[in-house]
Amino acid sequence: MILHGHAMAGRQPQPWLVFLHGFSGDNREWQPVGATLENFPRLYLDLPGHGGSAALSIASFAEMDALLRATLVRYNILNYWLVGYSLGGRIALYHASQKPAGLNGVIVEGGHPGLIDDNVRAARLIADRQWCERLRQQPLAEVFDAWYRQPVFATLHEPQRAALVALRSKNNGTTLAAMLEATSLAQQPDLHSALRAVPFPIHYLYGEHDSKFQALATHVTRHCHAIPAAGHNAHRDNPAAVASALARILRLEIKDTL
Ligand SMILES: C=C(O[C@H]1C=C[C@H](C(=O)CCC(=O)O)[C@@H](C(=O)O)[C@@H]1O)C(=O)O
Repeated sequence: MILHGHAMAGRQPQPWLVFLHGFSGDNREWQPVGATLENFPRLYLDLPGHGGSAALSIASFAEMDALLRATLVRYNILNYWLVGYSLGGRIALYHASQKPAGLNGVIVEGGHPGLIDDNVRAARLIADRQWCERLRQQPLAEVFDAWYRQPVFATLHEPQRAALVALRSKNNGTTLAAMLEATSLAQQPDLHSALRAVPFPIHYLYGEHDSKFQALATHVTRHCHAIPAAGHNAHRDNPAAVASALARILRLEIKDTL
């Protein structure tokens, strides 16, 4: 069993770029940005419960990581960078904390390194389980209209919010709920200390209007990059700026990259 993905060959012998979307997204999410990095082989994955992996489910971060590793093996990906947005960023950070062979680096956009306070974790578990119940019981258009009115999405204008609600409503509420249950921030280990010990670079992108994740960025790494004119979903709000940030980071970190 492996994750569904969309692979694109690179023009040069470079490390693979493996892209992980956020909650309720799919493998298409990163493709406009990834297409600007055509020198690199790219793999755009669908997370469990999403897109072409909708029928797949996992019960923990450890199971998610095992499934990601099995997928990399199946694609014969031996040297790679992970690029993850939000939930995908959290999964990338968990993978990085395991210090897997072959991981050259991680680029996270708006990913949380984990909760420290037990009371905050308990409250988050209650809140995410309420979202799970709504995803299972209510029309997705209603759920995502509420989802994109959360503070972290406050920068969205109505047309942007409406477009996201329409896009995200083309999901399966039951399988989304199972993934949120398993990979809720409340279920994620606190990765702060593990991430300080990794031998490879971690870069952190955040939308300049995403104050919550701007504040978290320096908890993850000193390599932090503000994306102008963007909120939480920076690659959707300003794909050109995210594409140039990725190109800049990869040029900096990978010698002889044109
Ligand atoms: C509301 C918060 O957390 C959720 C928001 C972002 C994450 C995500 O992947 C959303 C993708 C999107 O809708 O564009 C999601 C996650 O990491 O699972 C969080 O549950 C918050 O304030 O932290």
